[in-house]
Amino acid sequence: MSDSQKVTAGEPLRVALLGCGVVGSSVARLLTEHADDLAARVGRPLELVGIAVRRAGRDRSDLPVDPALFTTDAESLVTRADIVVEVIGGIEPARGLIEKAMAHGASVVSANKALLAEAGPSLYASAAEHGVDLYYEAAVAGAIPILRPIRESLAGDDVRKVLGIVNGTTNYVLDKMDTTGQGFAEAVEQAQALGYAEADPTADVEGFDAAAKAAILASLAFHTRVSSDQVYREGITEVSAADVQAAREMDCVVKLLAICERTEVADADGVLTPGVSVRVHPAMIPRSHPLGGVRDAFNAVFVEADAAGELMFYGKGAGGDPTASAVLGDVVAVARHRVGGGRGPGESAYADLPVLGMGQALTRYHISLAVADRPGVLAQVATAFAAHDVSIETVRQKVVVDEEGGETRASLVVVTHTAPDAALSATVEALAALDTVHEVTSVMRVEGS
Ligand SMILES: NC(=O)c1ccc[n+]([C@@H]2O[C@H](COP(=O)([O-])OP(=O)(O)OC[C@H]3O[C@@H](n4cnc5c(N)ncnc54)[C@H](O)[C@@H]3O)[C@@H](O)[C@H]2O)c1
Ligand SMILES: N[C@@H](CCO)C(=O)O
Ligand code: NA
Repeated sequence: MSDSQKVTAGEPLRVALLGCGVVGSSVARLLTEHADDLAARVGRPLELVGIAVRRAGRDRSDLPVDPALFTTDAESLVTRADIVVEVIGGIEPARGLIEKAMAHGASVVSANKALLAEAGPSLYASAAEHGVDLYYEAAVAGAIPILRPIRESLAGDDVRKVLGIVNGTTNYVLDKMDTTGQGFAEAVEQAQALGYAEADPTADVEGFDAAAKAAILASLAFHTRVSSDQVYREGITEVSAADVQAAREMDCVVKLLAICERTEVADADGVLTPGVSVRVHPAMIPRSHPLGGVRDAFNAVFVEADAAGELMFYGKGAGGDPTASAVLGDVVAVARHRVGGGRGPGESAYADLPVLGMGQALTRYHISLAVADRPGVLAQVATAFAAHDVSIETVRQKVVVDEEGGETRASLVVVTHTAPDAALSATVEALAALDTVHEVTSVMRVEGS
């Protein structure tokens, strides 16, 4: 432990807050309002020594903090704290400030998924080098305790799979599409009007936010390193009312899922190599699945572990106070480590597993086709699946839907068994090219059954 980390008995622990937006202002208020309880839990008072803001002079009189604490000089603030809370967001200057704080002996609490998913390993290495903690429970699924359970409570078990609804905005949009029959654009407009979706909802609807969270979850769950650029990502912009209707007919819902899976891939000689599949995409899941009932903007993470079996974590993934709850939990944890001496449990990456490409992920597809209703069509469709070594689980031919140019059309719904995603997508291409397939009306991966 360096000199700067030694805390004299009875002295308050100095807390610096970087950023005073949605999360930062809740952290400042709760730290102040709950100061006595927090001191009792830590064994030492927590003293807010400064709040770094971008613009000085803004009216922040609603916050119960001394106005003299606000500063635009974050660089110097981080050098005079025992604990630095980073809730600025983005890569820079957050990264540089965290590095500087740790170099000066401060432990860091961050809610910044984008930064941790991009630069986690170098930050964890710095934390270890300087003998400090870097905790970030708020970065994934906001208030829901999920990173600590994976990192600590499940450290004796083997996590096989993590399935998460980790973006509230997209869950809200998909839920509205399900309950009202609205299309994507209409549901997003409503989410924006209600303040769930940002004016520019790209990070949410294109799955970037969920991909960052998936990278963090996979790294902790499988003791390996996964960065956001290794996560396969599809957002929800292409999810149509027809897809949602197709899911309804299967008693399923469409959810944007972050899927982290330990898997094995065979090489040309059939030798199996362990790896991880980490992906974000819309998928159908049964309404009866624990994730199927996650409504509105709620988040949930479903974990499958060898010994524990199935676990479900549910709650609010966003919002000032819920996110501040997770931040303050981390503040108390790192403060306790300070008081007790030493650092808390951190990440391990010993498993060093390769991240598999999406084509190697084992998935199942639900495919709806509008086909000509005449002899041999079903056989043609079945042949396209067989040619790609994809096994069909169920086929449903539904009522005749249309008549055009004297030809009757039928709607065919095929659900496959598990196959490599590359084989499934090639099958869809082959189906689309058949003369007898008028339209591929919906293609959706299936999870959770
Ligand atoms: N809002 C949520 O519900 C939520 C949930 C989980 C995690 N997070 C994460 O928490 C972090 C903060 O999110 P937020 O919603 O509070 O964002 P926000 O935009 O409301 O707040 C960020 C604040 O940081 C300030 N800032 C920017 N650069 C600064 C600098 N150089 N020095 C000092 N202040 C600076 C901005 O002016 C702004 O007030 C992000 O990493 C975000 O991903 C947010
Ligand atoms: N934009 C995120 C906020 C929390 O990361 C969401 O919609 O869930
Ligand atoms: Na969390």
